[in-house]
Amino acid sequence: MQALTCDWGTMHLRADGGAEEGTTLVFINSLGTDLRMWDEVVARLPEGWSSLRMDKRGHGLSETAPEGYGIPDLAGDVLAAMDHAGIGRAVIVGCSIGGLIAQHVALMAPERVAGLVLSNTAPMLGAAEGWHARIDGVRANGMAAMAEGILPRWFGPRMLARPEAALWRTLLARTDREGYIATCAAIAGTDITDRLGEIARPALVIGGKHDLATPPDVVEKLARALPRADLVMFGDTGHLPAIEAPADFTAALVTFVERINS
Ligand SMILES: O=C(O)CC1=CCC(=O)O1
Repeated sequence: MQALTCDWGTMHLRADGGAEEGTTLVFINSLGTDLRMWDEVVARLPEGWSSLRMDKRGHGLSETAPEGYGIPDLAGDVLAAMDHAGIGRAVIVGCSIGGLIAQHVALMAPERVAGLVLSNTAPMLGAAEGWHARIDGVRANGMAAMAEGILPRWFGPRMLARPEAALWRTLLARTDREGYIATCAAIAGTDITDRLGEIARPALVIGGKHDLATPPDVVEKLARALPRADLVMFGDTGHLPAIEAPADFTAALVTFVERINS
């Protein structure tokens, strides 16, 4: 566990592995989860690879920042975490808002990005009105009341039937309300569709047939708009394949990274 003091508060980081010259991956979490969402992926990485994970503002063990920041600020946090860990360049892996942040990192600092793994994401994550309605719902009812309705957007039917789904619902229900609201507001104000052509790094775009938050057509559109992207569409997962099918997710990631490394 590491703590990085930022101008908005303290950010929780975790570094694993640590080979001097090996492949380095930086993982960025989705909304309402924390860095544990990558546990089963990191555990499967090839020997010699290293990784850095972090909890966004208002998530996991990181402190909450006042509302008013945007996705570029969250991308700045990723770059600050990389600086802190001494990582010059890495493959950036992001899920959902994490993928949106990863796209921003690639626009802001392409020299720091060896490749992108964009899981279940898009340049705009749904209409702003939907996010404002969610913010209103959280303000009125709290996180626990919202969590039950959000879970089917996270997981496909197979994962929803597993007892572990309840653990992720608990994590969501316990997410700091103000941190969650501020992050929803950051998503609501973001659309970089017009800039996708500028992202010249090789990318692997991952989707899931049961994803209700970024459905297959949205993810396919992202893959088509990026200059150098491959697409993998899982048949049995929803929005969070790193949790639902970590072995398949890791296999796709490793195949991609080995190809861009060769
Ligand atoms: O909570 C959801 O609806 C799913 C989601 C949207 C952005 C994100 O990171 O997760």
